[in-house]
Amino acid sequence: MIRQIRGRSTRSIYLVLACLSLALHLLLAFFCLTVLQTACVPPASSSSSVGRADTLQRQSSSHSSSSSSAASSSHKLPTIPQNAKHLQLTAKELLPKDKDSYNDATEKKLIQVGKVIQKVKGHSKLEALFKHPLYNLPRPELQEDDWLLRVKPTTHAKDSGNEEDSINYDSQWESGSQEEGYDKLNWTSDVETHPPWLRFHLGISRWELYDRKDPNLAKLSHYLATQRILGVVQKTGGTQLKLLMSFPNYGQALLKPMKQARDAETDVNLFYFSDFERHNAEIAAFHLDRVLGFNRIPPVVGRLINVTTDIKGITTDHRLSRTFFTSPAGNVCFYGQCEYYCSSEHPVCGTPHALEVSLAAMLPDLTLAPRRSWRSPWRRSYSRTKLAKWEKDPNYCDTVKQTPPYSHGTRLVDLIDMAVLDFLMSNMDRHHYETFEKFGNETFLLHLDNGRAFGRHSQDEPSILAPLKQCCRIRRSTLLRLRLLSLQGLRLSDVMQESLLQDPLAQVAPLLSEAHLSALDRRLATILQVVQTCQKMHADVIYNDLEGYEQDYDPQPH
Ligand SMILES: Nc1ncnc2c1ncn2[C@@H]1O[C@H](COP(=O)(O)OP(=O)(O)OP(=O)(O)O)[C@@H](O)[C@H]1O
Ligand SMILES: [Mn+2]
Repeated sequence: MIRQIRGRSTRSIYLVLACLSLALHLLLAFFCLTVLQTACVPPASSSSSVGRADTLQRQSSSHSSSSSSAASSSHKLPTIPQNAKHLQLTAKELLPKDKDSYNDATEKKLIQVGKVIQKVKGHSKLEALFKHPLYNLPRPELQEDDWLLRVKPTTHAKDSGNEEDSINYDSQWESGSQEEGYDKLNWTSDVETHPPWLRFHLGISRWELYDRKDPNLAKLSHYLATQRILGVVQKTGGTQLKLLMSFPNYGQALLKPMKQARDAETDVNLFYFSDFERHNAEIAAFHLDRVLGFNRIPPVVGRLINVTTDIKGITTDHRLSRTFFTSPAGNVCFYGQCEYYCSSEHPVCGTPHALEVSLAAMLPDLTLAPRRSWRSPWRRSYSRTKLAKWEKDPNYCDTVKQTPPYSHGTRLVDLIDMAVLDFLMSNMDRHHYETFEKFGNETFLLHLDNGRAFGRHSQDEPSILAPLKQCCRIRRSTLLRLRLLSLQGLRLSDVMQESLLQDPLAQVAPLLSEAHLSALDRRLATILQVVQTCQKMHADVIYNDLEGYEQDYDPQPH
C-alpha cells in the first residue's frame, strides 16, 4: 500500500518536472525567435538565398575593404561580383582554419590593392587599348571547318524530321557515366545550358583560342576560381609536378603550385632547364598574350586552395597521396612523383593549409581534338655544354625559311610572334609548340607551358629574340600593337598591371612585382630597336597581314 502511494507520487513529480521543462523550452524558443528577428534586418523578400548573400557580403567586407572595389573593376558578370565572391569563398573555407596565415601584412596588402584598383578605375588603359582598331580588326567570316568543334546546327535535326536524329543530336553531350559527385547531365544544343569550359572548347577557331570579347571568358575564369574541387590526380607528361583537377559538370584544369616567393629571382647558376616553374608566370603569361592581342594561351586563373581538403583529402592517386607530410613548422606539404624536384627536399607546402596555385583551363581531350607537337627550330640544346645549330650559324634562318612549313603561309611570323612573347617574359623554355591537327598548317600556334617565364627581371635574354634577329621578319599587326604598347599613354607595364588585377590572387599580392613590370617596358623597347635595325638593312621586314584594310592603324608613323 505504502509502496503504491510512493510510486504514484514519484510519477506525479516526474510529470510536473516534464511539464516544467517543456514550458521552459517553449519560452526559450520564443525568446530566440524574437531576438533573431530583430538582429536580422529583414530584406524585401525573405528568401533564404538573399539571406545567405547578405551574410556572405558582410563576411567579406569584414575581411577586406578592397573586395567590393576589386569586384567592380573585374570582369563584369551580370549578378555576381567575381573577385568578391572568390574572396568570400576563400575567407569562408580557409580563414577559420588558417587564421595565422592571414596576418596584418596581408590585410594591409589587400587594402593597397584596393587603392590601385580604384586608381585604375578612373582611367582604364586596358579598356582604351582593347578599344583600339588594332584590337578589333575585321576578320573574314569563319566557315564550318574553321571551328575546332561544332555541334550540328539545330536545323539539321529538326529539318530531317527524323526522330532518331534529333535524339542523337540532343543527347550527344549526355554523360555516359554516373560517377559519384557528378550530376547526370543532358546538354543540349542550347549554348546557354553549356558549362563555361564547354563553351570555351566550342569557341576555339582556326585563328585563335578564344575571342577576347566573348562574355564566356569571364564566366570561365569565375568557374575555375570558385568551383568545388571534386577530384585530383597527378598529370603525366612534362618534367615538373602538375595536377589535374576536376570540377562539377566535367570541367578540368591544370594546376601548378606556388613553389617560391613571388619576387624570388632565378639563381644565376641554374640552367634554364633546371629552373622552377612559377604559378604566377602561368597567370601573367595568359594576361600578356591577351594584351598582345594573340589569344593563344588557355585562360589561367590564380586560386588559394586548401592543401588538406582540396588535395590530400580527395585524391585517389597513390603516387601523390603517399608523399604528404607535415613539416617541422607544422605546414601540410607534398611533393608527388616526377622527374625534377619531386622530393622531400623540394616540397610544396601550405601555410599551414592555404596554397596559391594557377589553374589553366584544359584544352579539349586529345581524342576529340588531336594536337601536333612541333620541335622549335630555335630550340635550345638542353645541354650544359653543347650549343644549338642556330647559335653557331648566322644564316640559320635562310635554311628555316626554305623548310616547310616555314616556307609557306604564316608559320614563320607565328614563330616570331612567339619569340616576341617569350622575350618579353624571358621564357627560354620553348622547346616545342603545338597546333590543332584539324587545322593543318594554316592555324595559330598554342603557347602552352609558360611556367619558366618571369624568372629574372634584372637581366634580359637577347638569344630569345634570335628568330626575329636572324629572320628580320615580323607581322605588321604585331609590330603596330607593340608600338601602341610603347606609347607613354598606354605603356605595356601599366596595362599588364591593370589586367593582372583581374586575377583573384592579386588580392593577396601583385602577381608581378614592379621590377618585372618595368622589365616589360625595357624589353619592348629592345624589340622595337631590333625591328628598326632590320628595316635599315632589309626591305621585306614587314609581313603585311593588314593588306586590304583601308584604315591607317599605325600609332607612330615611321
Ligand atoms: N591547358 C592545357 N590543356 C591541355 N593540355 C595541356 C595544357 N597545358 C599543357 N598541356 C599539356 O601538358 C603537357 C605538359 O605540360 P607543361 O608543358 O606545362 O609541363 P612541363 O612539366 O612544364 O613540361 P616540360 O617539362 O616538358 O616543359 C604539355 O606538353 C601539353 O601537351
Ligand atoms: Mn615546362
